[in-house]
Amino acid sequence: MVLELQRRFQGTPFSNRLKVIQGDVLKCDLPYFDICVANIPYQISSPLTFKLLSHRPMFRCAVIMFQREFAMRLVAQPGDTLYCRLGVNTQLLARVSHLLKVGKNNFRPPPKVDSSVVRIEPRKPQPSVNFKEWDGLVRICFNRKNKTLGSIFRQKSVLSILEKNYKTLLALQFSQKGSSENKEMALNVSALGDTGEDLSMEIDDDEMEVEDVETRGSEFKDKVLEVLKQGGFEEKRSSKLTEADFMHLLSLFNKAGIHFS
Ligand SMILES: C[S@@+](CC[C@H](N)C(=O)[O-])C[C@H]1O[C@@H](n2cnc3c(N)ncnc32)[C@H](O)[C@@H]1O
Repeated sequence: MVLELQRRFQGTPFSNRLKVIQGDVLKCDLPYFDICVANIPYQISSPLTFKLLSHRPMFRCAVIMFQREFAMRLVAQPGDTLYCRLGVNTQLLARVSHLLKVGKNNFRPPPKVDSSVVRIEPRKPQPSVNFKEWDGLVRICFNRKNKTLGSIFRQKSVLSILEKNYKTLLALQFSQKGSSENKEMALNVSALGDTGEDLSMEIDDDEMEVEDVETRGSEFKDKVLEVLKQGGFEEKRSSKLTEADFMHLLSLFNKAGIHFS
């Protein structure tokens, strides 16, 4: 591929404008770019997407071919079957649009999967949200995206993580008493690298019984459920929540001192 590119550009007016960087795109430092056009190996779709989105200065536009299902997840809207953590996180940072379908029969030999070309345009400015917090909430919500939030946040495992975070932060605040605590919430997009890794781990609610429901009453559980009630979220399901809903829910939790990272 590299040799072929060099051969094609050689002797043309563009030859001194071509610079080929040969290496693992996930490991190398990317230079400044404003446009990215790529036909990628599909197994690096998620880490590459978030590597591009964490690159600064932000690029203008990327046009990338993905496996069809990955592409449909990227662009899925609330209520769509493929609406998921990957789409919510990507759409938080970028406008994503499906450009065209590329059927497997366009290739020789035909691969097993169909493809789609997607346009990704980073939002400018980027949203002012702490990404670890955001992703922590979205990850919990989409682990059981068709369950109500009331039932998700009654799970022992979820409550135990949140209570641990809550106590750690309380202890930290106590030890830092007097120092001004209101730190800027920086967008930490690099934490997104693993966003796609558990795509296939979303649990099908209809097939799996949730066993770890916290049945005991506790002050902390009441606090969590009170936040859900306050925002009218208890009976809602992640599969239908918009970005604004997630933002609102996160701000209510944070106001109550409940954090996801
Ligand atoms: C789908 S092919 C596309 C080839 C060519 N760009 C084209 O459009 O015909 C993906 C290419 O990416 C290369 N590749 C695989 N993993 C890579 C990585 N981590 N970094 C850079 N290139 C990689 C593969 O060797 C393969 O040549």
